[in-house]
Amino acid sequence: MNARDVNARLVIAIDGPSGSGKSSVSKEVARRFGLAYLDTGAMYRAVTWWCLESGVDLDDDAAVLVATRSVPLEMGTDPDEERILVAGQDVRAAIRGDRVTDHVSAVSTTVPAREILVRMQREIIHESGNRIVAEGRDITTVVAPDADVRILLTASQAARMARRGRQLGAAASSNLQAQVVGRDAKDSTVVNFTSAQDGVHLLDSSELTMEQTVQGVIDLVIRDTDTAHDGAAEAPDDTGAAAPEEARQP
Ligand SMILES: Nc1ncnc2c1ncn2[C@@H]1O[C@H](COP(=O)(O)OP(=O)(O)O)[C@@H](O)[C@H]1O
Ligand SMILES: Nc1ccn([C@H]2C[C@H](O)[C@@H](COP(=O)(O)OP(=O)(O)O)O2)c(=O)n1
Repeated sequence: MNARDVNARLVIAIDGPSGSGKSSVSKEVARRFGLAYLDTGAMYRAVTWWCLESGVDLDDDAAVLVATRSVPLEMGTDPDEERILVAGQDVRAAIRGDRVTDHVSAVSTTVPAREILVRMQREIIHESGNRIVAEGRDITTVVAPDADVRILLTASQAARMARRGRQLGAAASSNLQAQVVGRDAKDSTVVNFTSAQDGVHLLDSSELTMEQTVQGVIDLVIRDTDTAHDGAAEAPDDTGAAAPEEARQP
């Protein structure tokens, strides 16, 4: 298989902790390879928003499960146009607010609710024709362990906190540490996104710029998919991204 074959399946799974760069890097990688993009964290956030809106007690696992089963969620997969509707309502801004961020782990640690969302995510991957970058916490291990390329994207706690602070700017909560480190600690009780499983590449972005991180992912995709090793691997399009040195060798 070759990453540039527009008809071939190419499922890229990226996991990692909060602020490691999953969403921004995955979106850009999807654009460059012409793939769909799935933000699974947004699905956990959308269900949390739905529970809060409908007065579901987030401590009641059975009620969270019922809400997850019936959530009228529409997830877009265009990396250039985020589309997240719940009951027809655009929830893109609401699901990033403190209220949802502070409660989302209640949904993500409800194991039966995870099973519903994992099933929905597998369907979305299938519907993309298996041409997608999917990112979250359990994509490499549970949702798509058969992905063509699996990456655990990490960064030091200091780098992640600094990035999130810069990203949120004036909107950053005084609670930032709890929202990043505390939430990861809660989520880690149900999924492992801190150590790379067999066959999963570890990419540490602490000292990398965004572009270097995107290029690091592209290099891994080319390495894992260019089975011919015929030296034909190049950047996926003409965005200026360089092919890896080893791929240019004759
Ligand atoms: N390698 C990087 N270097 C510097 N900033 C980065 C890097 N990767 C991501 N960022 C920035 O950090 C912030 C958080 O990234 P995001 O993609 O939302 O992380 P995640 O989805 O893992 O929580 C964004 O503002 C993003 O532009
Ligand atoms: N596949 C996934 C994706 C996200 N989650 C959980 C973990 C997070 O606390 C929430 C929100 O995920 P999101 O990726 O939006 O989180 P960030 O704020 O970017 O760190 O969902 C999960 O348990 N499994």
